[in-house]
Amino acid sequence: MTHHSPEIRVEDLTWSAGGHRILDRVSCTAPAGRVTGLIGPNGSGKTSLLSTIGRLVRPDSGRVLIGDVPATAMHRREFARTVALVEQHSATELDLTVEQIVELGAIPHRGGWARPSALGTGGLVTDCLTTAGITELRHRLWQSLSGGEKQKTQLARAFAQRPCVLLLDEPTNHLDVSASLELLELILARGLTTVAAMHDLNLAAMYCDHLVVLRGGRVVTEGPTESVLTTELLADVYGLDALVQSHPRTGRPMVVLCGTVDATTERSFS
Ligand SMILES: Nc1ncnc2c1ncn2[C@@H]1O[C@H](COP(=O)(O)OP(=O)(O)OP(=O)(O)O)[C@@H](O)[C@H]1O
Repeated sequence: MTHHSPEIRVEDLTWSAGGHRILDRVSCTAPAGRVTGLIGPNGSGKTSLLSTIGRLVRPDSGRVLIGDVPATAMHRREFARTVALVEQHSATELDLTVEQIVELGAIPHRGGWARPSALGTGGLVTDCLTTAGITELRHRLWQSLSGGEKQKTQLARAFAQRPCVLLLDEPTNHLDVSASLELLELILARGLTTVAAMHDLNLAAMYCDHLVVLRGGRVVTEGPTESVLTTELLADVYGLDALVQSHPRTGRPMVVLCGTVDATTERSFS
């Protein structure tokens, strides 16, 4: 695997679970070194798609290419050196400190699957803690962290994997507004091929170059953010009455919510 950040291509991916087809012939791309936002309503398949790309689940058919290499052809350790996944509910029952959790991320780069305590606390861990802005949490126990602190710890662990590809499931879920912006700026600055499931459409508009829109396990559309994010799409996929305008300072798309399509229609008749 090359060390630059490769393009990801998902080809005709189908995955079923519990007797349901969760992903239905999904094909999409995530451009190299760019941030791709995965958007769509609750239950549309965002987490399932990230889990399939991240090899947490095995698809029924179809494939994922990391660069030119099928993900399934990569050895487990090589895959872990290439792709880091931060799940929405990343949790550990273990009584580990923040520092030990971040050290876990470095395991794929060590000679063996050593215990965290045997890995030492090299510069890499310090760098990752600093980058994620959590050096002061270094010795805190995971169980004692707030939701946002846990999120940043998991991101620091992902950085310690030194991946070329970052898969993030709602990375700003527990973060306040400025922490959300800081985290996304941090991710953007890494220049990694990133795929992030996102609920906040304005954060997606601000930080994603490319959007993939899912509904009912299928891709509705994909493309550059400014082409994909339209009033029509938001009405169709989310049932939203919204304006999509050009941000007066950045020129990027900006979503101004007016309500749901149903509520607006009702109001106009009353
Ligand atoms: N292991 C499973 N067994 C059965 N159904 C599943 C399984 N995993 C996911 N699903 C179903 O697949 C659909 C897609 O779920 P997924 O979590 O991928 O959606 P999502 O877009 O990430 O949702 P959200 O925005 O609510 O996080 C949902 O209806 C969910 O209930």
